[in-house]
Amino acid sequence: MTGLYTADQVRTAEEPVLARTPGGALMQRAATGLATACLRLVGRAVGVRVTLLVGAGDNGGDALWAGAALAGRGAAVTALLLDPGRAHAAGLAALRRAGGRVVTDAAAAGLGRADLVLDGITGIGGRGGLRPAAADAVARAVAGPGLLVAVDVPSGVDADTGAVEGEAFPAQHTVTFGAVKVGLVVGEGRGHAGVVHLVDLGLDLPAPAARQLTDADVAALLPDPGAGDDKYSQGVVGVHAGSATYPGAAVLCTGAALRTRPGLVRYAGTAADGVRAAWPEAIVTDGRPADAGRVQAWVVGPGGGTDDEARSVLAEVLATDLPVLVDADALTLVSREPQLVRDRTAPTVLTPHDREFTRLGFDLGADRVGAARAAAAALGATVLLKGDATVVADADGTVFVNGTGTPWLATAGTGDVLSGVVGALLATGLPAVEAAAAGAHLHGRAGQLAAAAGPLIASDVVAHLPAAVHRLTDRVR
Ligand SMILES: NC(=O)C1=CN([C@@H]2O[C@H](COP(=O)(O)OP(=O)(O)OC[C@H]3O[C@@H](n4cnc5c(N)ncnc54)[C@H](O)[C@@H]3O)[C@@H](O)[C@H]2O)[C@@H](O)CC1
Ligand SMILES: [K+]
Repeated sequence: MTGLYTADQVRTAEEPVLARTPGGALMQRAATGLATACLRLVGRAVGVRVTLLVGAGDNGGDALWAGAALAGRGAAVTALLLDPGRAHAAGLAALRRAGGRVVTDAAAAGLGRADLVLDGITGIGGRGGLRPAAADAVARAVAGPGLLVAVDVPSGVDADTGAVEGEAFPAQHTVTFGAVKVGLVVGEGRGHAGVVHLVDLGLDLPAPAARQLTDADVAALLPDPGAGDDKYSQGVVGVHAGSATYPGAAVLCTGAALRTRPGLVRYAGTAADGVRAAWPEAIVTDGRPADAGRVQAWVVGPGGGTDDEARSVLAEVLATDLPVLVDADALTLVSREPQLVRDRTAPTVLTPHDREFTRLGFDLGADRVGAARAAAAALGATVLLKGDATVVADADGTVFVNGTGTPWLATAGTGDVLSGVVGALLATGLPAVEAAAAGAHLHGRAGQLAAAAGPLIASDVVAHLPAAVHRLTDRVR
């Protein structure tokens, strides 16, 4: 599990270390870690051309000290001071001592031929997007050949939310200090941070603001069936989705549930013929959910319509004391009658995309973690807000940010697949927030495996779920 932290949490955790260590010691740890990471990334120091983009605060200090270390090992280092009067004095002196060049004109900073560019414009103290001089330097860096490495946080990215107002540094790698900041893995920040490397500063950190599951975490939540298990004991999931005219959502959702946890899937609805033809393993009825037989969790909504019949099915399922995943058309119905969810005591997972989220009546600004958390608290439910980095928030404030996936997953039907995956995990008895977060992780991994063969369609994601489970658990089933 990776803990994700806010800038304030990191600053608070730094205070006792700053108080008990000599001045500058923490920055030395940060800069040494940064220089080491850069050496690993470029492979050598001698003759490597490095440009430092240096802002007015300690983030620039980190870049200057790391630049001094690289210069000391034979790199040709140029520092571009964006706010010359306020550059970190000790770092600047160290760079000069090590033989680095210092310039104030972006055209003279060697960005057109740099091997490595370090972005030390702003870190956790940055506010708003890049200012014009910084934006000009960053544009030159992007146009040049150098590897783009952000120091602590890509400048212009809000460390807490991932929001980008205007422009930000599009890093290929981010070397971050003390703790991974929330803004590096969510929203626009995720795309700007590239690969995140953590330099341990030995901070005593509090409970994280949010979390990210690893493959090992998800494997631990998906135990192999034991010798005593039968088709019922692995969790039976019920699916109500699709329609006679549009059976696709039902087929994808049922297939995903089967491929995630192939104990037993019961389907109820008017797409029965289509589901029967695609998945002979499912137990199918064209009746109502109550006709389906016993299940441990329900998935309701994908392709199910929003008419009176769909509303009555949703109300029937939500009136049970079972975990329920509410998706797609059923979210539209909930937006009309949120008390259907609010009145429940059993777990409910809602899986909106952005438009469905706002339709539910919640503001969706650039702070996706905050928005999902607020919606979960208001509804007393688990909210899985889909996106490039899917956010899962529980009513108690627990948040997971998903780290897997591929842009290729932005295609029709993958949401139906996700619902089936999470539904299957809910039926195993996992707490709703864990089922949702693990399901998002697994769905993302299946998407990555499918995309390795080229552009994917939703059925490919279903087909790759067993391999994704196998990869996570590294065991043959
Ligand atoms: N506190 C510490 O002891 C440590 C801090 N470290 C580094 O220090 C950073 C935080 O340093 P600071 O608090 O000095 O803040 P930053 O260096 O992140 O930025 C603050 C400075 O940038 C200016 N600024 C804010 N927004 C700007 C924008 N959009 N464009 C241009 N300039 C802008 C501010 O006026 C201020 O002078 C961390 O991100 C990390 O890199 C590390 O060295 C580890 C130790
Ligand atoms: K930075």
